[in-house]
Amino acid sequence: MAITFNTDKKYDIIAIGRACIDLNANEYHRPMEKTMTFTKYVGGSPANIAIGSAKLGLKTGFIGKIPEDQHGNFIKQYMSEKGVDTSNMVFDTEGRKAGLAFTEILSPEECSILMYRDNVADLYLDPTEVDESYIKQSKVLLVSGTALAKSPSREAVFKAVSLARKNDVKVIFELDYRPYTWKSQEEVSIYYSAIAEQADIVIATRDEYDVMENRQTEGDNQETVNNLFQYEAELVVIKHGVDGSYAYEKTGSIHHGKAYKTQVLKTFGAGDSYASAFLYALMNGKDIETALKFGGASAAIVVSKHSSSEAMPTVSEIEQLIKDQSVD
Ligand SMILES: Nc1ncnc2c1ncn2[C@@H]1O[C@H](COP(=O)(O)OP(=O)(O)O)[C@@H](O)[C@H]1O
Ligand SMILES: O=C(O)C[C@@H](O)[C@H](O)C(=O)COP(=O)(O)O
Repeated sequence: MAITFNTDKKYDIIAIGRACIDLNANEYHRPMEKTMTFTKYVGGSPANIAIGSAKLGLKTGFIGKIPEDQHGNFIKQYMSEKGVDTSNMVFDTEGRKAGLAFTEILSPEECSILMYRDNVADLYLDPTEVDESYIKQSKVLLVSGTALAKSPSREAVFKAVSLARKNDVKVIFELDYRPYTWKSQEEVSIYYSAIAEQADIVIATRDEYDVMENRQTEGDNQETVNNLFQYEAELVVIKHGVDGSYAYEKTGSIHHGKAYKTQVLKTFGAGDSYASAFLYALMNGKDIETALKFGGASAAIVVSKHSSSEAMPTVSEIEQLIKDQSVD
């Protein structure tokens, strides 16, 4: 089955959350201590998803707070050049900074991210900076879970979600769990659950659902989806890394999407590229099986490249990879 969206809207996706800086190690296969040079990219999961979606041709906008400095200017200019509407990205006037994510590429399987997110501008997005007249123009509001980590960004997201529901805008919740900034798993669980209960589509890894469910051991996919289907969700996506992903429909249908073979350079960027291509396919009326292929192929392309945002693929690159590996 395909998911339907309100067609009478100017934007396809408006994302809310952080737009930051990634500093990706230029020297591979060595620890951070021995990494001397980095390349700068725009980063932050929802910004990556917005950029990836815009590159695929979706009409995309962004709500977020960025620093009023050279990094903020870079972020805004880059996103705008990539086709993201930045009219609702506000500058922080209190001297707060951009979040930085330094990446360590130890091996294709072992990558980690060292985040610097103290006093970051994005977590100071205020509810008064969330504009109903903007949100109501979109088919989808894409919420990043990290924006729930602290007030006032947390309240800004709650406001955005309630405005989306009021104005027939589908809410897509990407759990995007980053331990940094949260006080405890209990706290994450409370706020993630509150937004997941209002979301039409929920996307996350199995590990992230375990955090949302406040579990210490791995939970069961069917139990997770049964719980979410008691609320607003019509589609729940559970990602399992190299084992691919599953999409569960409220109707009871279950679909599996495979991971594509690729020359892996680093593991990060998979989730964001997956989300942008999965959503692109859904919003273009493709069925869920096809959307899973788009997500998996897009992720395979990005993990073979150096960045997350700049490496986002085009539709024809994704279609080519799907075609090349269609018999496997
Ligand atoms: N090493 C890999 N090679 C190919 N595809 C991958 C790889 N890792 C992840 N993917 C693809 O990206 C999707 C999302 O990855 P996953 O690791 O589950 O999420 P996240 O990056 O959000 O933690 C997977 O379902 C899979 O299709
Ligand atoms: O989300 C961040 O703040 C860091 C990202 O920009 C970084 O590129 C990354 O970790 C992406 O990984 P993913 O969320 O697994 O796609």
